[in-house]
Amino acid sequence: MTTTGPTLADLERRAADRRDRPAYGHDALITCDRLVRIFSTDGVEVQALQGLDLLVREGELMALVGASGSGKSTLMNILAGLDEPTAGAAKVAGCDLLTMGAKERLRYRRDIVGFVWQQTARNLLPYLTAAQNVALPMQLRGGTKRSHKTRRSLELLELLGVGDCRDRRPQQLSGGQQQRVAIAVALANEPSVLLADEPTGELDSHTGERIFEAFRTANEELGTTIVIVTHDQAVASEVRRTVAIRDGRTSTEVLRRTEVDATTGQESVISREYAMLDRAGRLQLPSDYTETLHMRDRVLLELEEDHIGIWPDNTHD
Ligand SMILES: Nc1ncnc2c1ncn2[C@@H]1O[C@H](COP(=O)(O)OP(=O)(O)OP(=O)(O)O)[C@@H](O)[C@H]1O
Repeated sequence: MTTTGPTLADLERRAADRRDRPAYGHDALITCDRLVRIFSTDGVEVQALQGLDLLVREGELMALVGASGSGKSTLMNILAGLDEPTAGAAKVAGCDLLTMGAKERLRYRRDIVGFVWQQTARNLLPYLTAAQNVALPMQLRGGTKRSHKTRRSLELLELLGVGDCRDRRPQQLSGGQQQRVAIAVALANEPSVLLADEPTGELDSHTGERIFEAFRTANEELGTTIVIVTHDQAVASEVRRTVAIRDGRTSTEVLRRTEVDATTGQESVISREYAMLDRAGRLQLPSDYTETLHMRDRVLLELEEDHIGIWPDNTHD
């Protein structure tokens, strides 16, 4: 049997298609492209991020999940401008996180990103009231009238359901109230992106739900793009998109959408799991899938008309 390869015209067309294709992440607010972070301690290297790809669109509210040590905090620290990647590319709202100088980095941390930490006490200054804590980032930026700062602080506290806590210091607030004030602080300078690392980690599940509602309010009312790292299954299943990180790379992604039954009118949430195919064609299969089918080392592949079949390798030669 003779097979004919692609003609010169085919090759030229493919090359032109590749050239005309928009650049990776051209329409995303956050773009991580093959991001690498290597830590060296006492001559031992740890690859915390091993070529991580992630795109987040403007206006998204999404969650990042993953086992301990998978690289979530490393990624958040890079996106927050607190740490620098070893290689790859990372851009947030047009700012290049690899090439930023010290001055730009300061401006980035003050104006472009807001951050909420897990430790409630780390988010607020203990000797300032809730309203003063929220006004502080605006004071540090400067250029805003005192009356505007006061008004915005109170509006944010009201929006997040803690308007009545305005004159209290952090130790006079519950953990949940402190986190909602912390969200207001992070939103004070109208950041493009709000990053939160385990914001409900120190709270009980009911309080955690209310904190999540506060993030949702910020996302819907102010249009802020929000990325939340969480172990909390309830939070992870409340967002439309949950991205899993495994061994320093994004592995799978769950997308949820609401469907309305045409006859009964009943709403239900449909979730589907996706795997990430990187630009080299690499695909990471979920370990529970591969373990169930005893897949290891080598798998059998077949290209079908509309899908690719993957089977365990049963040849034993
Ligand atoms: N400053 C550092 N120096 C050396 N190694 C580090 C440093 N920070 C993180 N690591 C290592 O990088 C890997 C990823 O850590 P990271 O904190 O990002 O994981 P994580 O997914 O946030 O975990 P957790 O859920 O436990 O917070 C781990 O092996 C960790 O030990």
